[in-house]
Amino acid sequence: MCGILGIALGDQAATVAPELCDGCIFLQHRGQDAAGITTCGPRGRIYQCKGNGMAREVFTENRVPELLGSMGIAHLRYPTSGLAVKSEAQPFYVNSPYGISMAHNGNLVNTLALSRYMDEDVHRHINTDSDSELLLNIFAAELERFNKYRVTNDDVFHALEGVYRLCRGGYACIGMLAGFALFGFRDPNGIRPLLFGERENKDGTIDYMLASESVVLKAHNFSKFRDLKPGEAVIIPRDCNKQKPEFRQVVPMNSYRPDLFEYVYFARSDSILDGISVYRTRIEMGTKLAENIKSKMSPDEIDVVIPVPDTARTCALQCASALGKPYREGFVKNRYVGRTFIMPNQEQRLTSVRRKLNPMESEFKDKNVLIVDDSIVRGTTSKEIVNMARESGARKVFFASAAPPIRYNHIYGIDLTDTANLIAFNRTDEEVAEAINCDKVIYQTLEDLVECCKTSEIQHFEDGVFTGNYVTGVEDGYLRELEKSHKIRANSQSGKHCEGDIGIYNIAEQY
Ligand SMILES: O=P(O)(O)OC[C@H]1O[C@H](OP(=O)(O)OP(=O)(O)O)[C@H](O)[C@@H]1O
Ligand SMILES: NC(=O)CC[C@H](N)C(=O)O
Ligand SMILES: [Mg+2]
Repeated sequence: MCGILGIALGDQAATVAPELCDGCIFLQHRGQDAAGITTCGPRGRIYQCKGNGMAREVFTENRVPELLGSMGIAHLRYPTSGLAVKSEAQPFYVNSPYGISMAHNGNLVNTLALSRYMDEDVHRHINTDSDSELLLNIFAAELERFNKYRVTNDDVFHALEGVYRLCRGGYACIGMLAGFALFGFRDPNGIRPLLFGERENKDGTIDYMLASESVVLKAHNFSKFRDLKPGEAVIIPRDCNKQKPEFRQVVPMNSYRPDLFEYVYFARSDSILDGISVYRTRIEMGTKLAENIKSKMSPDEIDVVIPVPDTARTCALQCASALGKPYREGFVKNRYVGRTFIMPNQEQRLTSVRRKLNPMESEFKDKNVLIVDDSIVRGTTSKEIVNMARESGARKVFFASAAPPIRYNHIYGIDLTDTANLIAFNRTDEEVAEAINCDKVIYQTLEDLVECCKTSEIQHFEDGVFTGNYVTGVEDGYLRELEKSHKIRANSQSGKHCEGDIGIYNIAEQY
């Protein structure tokens, strides 16, 4: 689930890059593998800085001042298709027509057909394995059909109709047309999030932002914001002080099904996505989980509730209070180790769990502990955590998950593609408990999870990772391809050169 961001400043003489850099820090949790910024400066020229690493490593003091212009887009990558290489860092750029740059969150699920179409019918060369490069070129090809000297808003909306017709999957995108505009669009099921906001400055100028999560908008004072609807697009003109943004429902909404996993794990808890406060859903998850626990065992068996930091804290605190049990921070988290789940290979994930979490023996010694996590995916974290609890003297270790068992691929932008590595795949709850070495595992039910998140407007969610039913369907052979690229990513080391890492810009020294 990458993070995407776009800003257009009302003051044409101002520079947008510093604010884009700062905004990326608010979205870092959505992608730690690569970061990139593209801006549009004088004479419509596109400036770019991207590469493997966290935002602070890529956007160095030397590079940021080189990014000229008052509008730009940014991307934080968590690779979920293609390879984890620097040539697949985003935004992608294509020179024709007009000069287009694009940042994409999500996965396309018909890439085999799209690649063939690009090659055989459109004759556009795709230079990487990234589905996002493909998406950009589909858009470019659709825009090129109008064969105009200068592009108009109508042309962009019509080109997007073509994108919607051809592309299947989860996608929230922010693009930039050189010297012309920023634009954003969201897939017809609203699987991936995208928000639009505006900010009025003291001098009367108005700035606009597009972002994956509301937390960036709020932090940067874009206080009037809303979600784009599924199938909706917006164009923000470069001179946005004179011309207003234009919205259009490009295709009818197919359904309104945001990805449940955003609420369980991915999004920051202080974000509001599709009108749903992530924090509130996590509180509800705690309440429901406690009810479920009470139906499966006596709370008397539990002495203390301990969260797995960070994401599970909100839910665990509420769960403890609903159970009437003390909540204790039994694991101290090293704040300098990032999110382990989104690291590309298993070895890295395993070592970082122990580096990341350290047990407080006093909270475990001679106690029956209920450990609460937001989800159990591969079981990497859970198994190590249970071991740490036992090594610290816990008598019994119960493990509760705020999400139901994960038994299927996630195909819209979370890297769970290797089903054989999912701990709940082909295992009952008892077998999972045995595999992670705990006394009992208790999962939230899917009905309860949906209940925690739904609103009057959104009654259904994309929940394929729990059910195996995907709202868009999947083309034949896609899952096999996805698992193949997942394996290559898992076996390669982030930032290290491999065959798929293609540099066409001939940069002798990267930063
Ligand atoms: O079953 P596993 O494969 O171990 O994955 C599940 C764990 O990974 C995530 O934590 P992560 O460390 O990524 O991030 P967090 O600090 O936001 O909780 C998630 O919150 C679970 O704790
Ligand atoms: N997680 C994402 O949104 C990834 C976007 C894109 N599919 C990539 O792998 O770069
Ligand atoms: Mg966690």
